[in-house]
This record gives sequence, C-alpha cells and structure tokens, in this order.
Amino acid sequence: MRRRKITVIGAGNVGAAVAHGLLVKGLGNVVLMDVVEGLAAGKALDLLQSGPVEGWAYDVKGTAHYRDTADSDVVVITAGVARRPGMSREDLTATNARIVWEAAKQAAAYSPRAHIVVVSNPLDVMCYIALRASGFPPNRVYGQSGVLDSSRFRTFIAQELGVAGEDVHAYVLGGHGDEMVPLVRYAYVGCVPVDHLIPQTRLREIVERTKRGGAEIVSLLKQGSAYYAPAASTVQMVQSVLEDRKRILPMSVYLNGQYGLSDIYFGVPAVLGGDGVERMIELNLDDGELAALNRSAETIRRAVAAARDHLKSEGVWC
Ligand SMILES: NC(=O)c1ccc[n+]([C@@H]2O[C@H](COP(=O)([O-])OP(=O)(O)OC[C@H]3O[C@@H](n4cnc5c(N)ncnc54)[C@H](O)[C@@H]3O)[C@@H](O)[C@H]2O)c1
Ligand SMILES: O=C(O)C[C@H](O)C(=O)O
Repeated sequence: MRRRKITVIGAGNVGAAVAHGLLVKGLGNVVLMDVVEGLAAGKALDLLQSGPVEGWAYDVKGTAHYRDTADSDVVVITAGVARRPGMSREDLTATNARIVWEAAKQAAAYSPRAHIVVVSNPLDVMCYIALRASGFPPNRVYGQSGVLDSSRFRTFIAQELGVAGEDVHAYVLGGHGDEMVPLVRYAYVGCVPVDHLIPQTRLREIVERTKRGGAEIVSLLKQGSAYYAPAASTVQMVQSVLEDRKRILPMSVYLNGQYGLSDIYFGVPAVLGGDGVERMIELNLDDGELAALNRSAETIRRAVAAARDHLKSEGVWC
C-alpha cells in the first residue's frame, strides 16, 4: 500500500516541529525542504533517528530541491521569516510574499493533486498568494490560524477556571492579526456559557491577551516566534484531511459571500476533510461582532493589495 506523503517547506522552528508532530501521529512519510543547503537534510536525519525510540517507521527525507517533493498528498508551507519584537505580522509581507509565491508554484507543479496548508505570515495574505500561485481550487488551499488562536483563548479561559483546556470550546475568527475576533458569546466551558463563569472585565482582559498571543511570545523569545502550538495546530489540520475526519476547525479559508465577504482569505469555522474545505459554518453574529470582523477584513485587504503591488513590481503576480 502506498504511504501518504507530506511535504513541509521551510525546515525552521515551525517546519521541524510540524514534521515531528506528523511522524509521532503516524500520518505518513515526510519530506522536509529548505533553501538552506543541509538544514533540511540534517533535521530529517535527526528526526529519522528518533523513529526507533518513538516506535514509528516512516521515511523522512531532507532536501533543497522541489523534485523530491513530487506527488505529495499535502504540502505545508512554513517558509519565510518570522517577526521580531516590535514588528507586526504585516511587516513580513514583502519578504514572505515572494517566498510563498515561489513555494506554492513549485509545490503545485510537482504535486498537482496536493492540499496546501499555509502557515507563513501574514497568514491570510499568504493564503491568497498561495491560491494564485498554485492555480489550485480554494478547497485545497487554506491556512492555519484559528486553531492556534482559539487554543490560546481556550488555554487562558481554562487557566482562569482551573479546568482542562480540552473542555473549553471557543472560537477566534477573522484574520490572524491584531484585529482577530475571539467570540465570547460562543465560548463554553463544558456546556456552560463562559460569561456565566467569568466576569466581563476579566473576560475582556482574556480577549485582549488572546489577540496579543503571538506578540507575547515574540517579546519573550526576543528572536523568532512561537512554534510548538502553531505546529500542533497545523498537524491537527493535516490529520483531519488525511484521515477524512471532517473536524470543524477555525481556519483561514477563501470566502465567496460567506459572512458578507468575498475574494478574501479569512478565519471562519469550516469542515475539513479528505476534500479539503468541505463546508463553512456561518455563525449568527450580532452587529458588534460583524463590525469587528469587517475591521479585520479591511486590514487583510490592505495587506493583500500591498503584496500584489510588491509582486507586480518584481514581475511576478498572482
Ligand atoms: N500561521 C501561524 O499561526 C504561524 C505561527 C508561527 C509562525 N508562523 C510563521 O511561519 C513562518 C516560519 O516561522 P519559523 O518560526 O519556522 O521561522 P524560521 O526562521 O525558524 O524558519 C523559516 C525557514 O524558512 C526557510 N526559507 C526561507 N526562504 C525559503 C524558501 N524560499 N524556500 C524554502 N525555505 C525557505 C528558512 O531557511 C528557514 O529555515 C514565519 O513567517 C512565521 O511568522 C505562522
Ligand atoms: O506571532 C507571530 O508572529 C507568529 C504566529 O503568527 C503566532 O501567532 O504565534
């Protein structure tokens, strides 16, 4: 039986942690690809040597050449630069636009039936670039954002109440940026609405901390950004696709009228299965929540326009 093949482009902090997570969960053979000669090969060999200890026997290959990624079932794009303290994710647009364009184009050429899971920032902008560069249908190009942001929200609620995070159900929608929208009205602990358990003033602080979740880690690390939780979130998405689990996950998907938005990648809950984005879930939102989502969408539209101008000025476009 043919084993599934997953390519991870970018063998840095997130890419290597994603590769490890995929292997530990037994999702298939892994190809780690990076432009830095030897980096992916070294990390792949290291990962391979953890197999006998951890009890898996998958193939792990490191490479600097796209030809080795051929016929992948899923391609995860983590290539690009990470932000430093004081930077926003949008500050990465010019550098990462070119990198993600090239990665998606090459990956699509070698693996025309693959799914592309984008991780590089600014996430929703890079999803749009990957869609245009790959020429794939939108159901096979989507981004990791909401699983991570929601997991941060769930973690802070769980800490506050001294309960297990997995029993906190909560979504963060919108763009993966400073304007993301943690939805308090749809947050439950077990089956109890969170605002029955935590006072409003404290909930507001938790919402603000969630929105700054990535920046909090960037300021602690001093160089680079989070990678364990981002990798775990990405692996959960890949698992849902490869095992056709049809998990309902908040993620960046291409909207075509949903939530009143079109031609934009945006974080909403979607059913993720073997066909990729199989369905989007439209929540009933109030005026305040919709206004917050629209503010978030505007930020993304501006950044996409900047990325498009930048790529056009380099003779490349989506
Ligand atoms: N979506 C999310 O939730 C999320 C979470 C964490 C990080 N990120 C983003 O993911 C990206 C990677 O983060 P990281 O911490 O792994 O950074 P990192 O610097 O540790 O790794 C990035 C890797 O990309 C490689 N790379 C650069 N250009 C490349 C190219 N053209 N082809 C192949 N590889 C290339 C680099 O050599 C490096 O090894 C950043 O843009 C970061 O902002 C997103
Ligand atoms: O904050 C970052 O720049 C990385 C990532 O988007 C995160 O949320 O951890």
